[in-house]
Amino acid sequence: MAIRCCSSVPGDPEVFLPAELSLRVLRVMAYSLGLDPEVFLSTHRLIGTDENGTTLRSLYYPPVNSEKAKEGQLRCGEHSDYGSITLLFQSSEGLQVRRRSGEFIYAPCIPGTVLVNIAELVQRWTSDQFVSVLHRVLLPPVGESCTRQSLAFFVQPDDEALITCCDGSNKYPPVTAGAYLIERFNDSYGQS
Ligand SMILES: O=C(O)CCC(=O)C(=O)O
Ligand SMILES: [Fe+2]
Repeated sequence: MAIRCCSSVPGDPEVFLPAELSLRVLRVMAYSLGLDPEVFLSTHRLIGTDENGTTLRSLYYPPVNSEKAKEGQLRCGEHSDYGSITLLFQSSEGLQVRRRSGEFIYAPCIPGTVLVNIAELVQRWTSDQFVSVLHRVLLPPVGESCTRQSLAFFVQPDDEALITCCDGSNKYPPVTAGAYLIERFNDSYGQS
């Protein structure tokens, strides 16, 4: 999903800080499922404090000669994000997302827009009504050694928020957002 991001004119009422924008997106997502529009917001009250794991990450990919790259080399390997949603601000193409059919397609880089990725906790929360998207970043095409700069705003529910399937099912066992984040970091970085 791409959201138009307006020019950064100070005082422009259409300009949102990432935290505000993410709350608006979460509200629309709840609404689209016929849920109370505030259902996700009540668990994202502590963004910006140390009781919430939301982070902004700057990712700079240096120039690379794709002809000299190893077989299968990527800029960022296939994965899904852990939290609720990710707002991705990107400078150029390169991001691919996996469709439900399994095929990877390029996500267009539309100037002035923000790309929104669904992450794993929203998938658990909505019992798979929203599915977290597998994505990866490819090397530039041969002959274009361009750099890539992206800014990822990983939105995370408050650490103590208990994520239970909102349809009342037990498709995924309840887990707190903080515990889930630690579990997924440990899976990824191999610590016990
Ligand atoms: O650099 C990008 O565009 C995507 C990075 C990403 O998916 C991540 O850091 O989780
Ligand atoms: Fe990601």
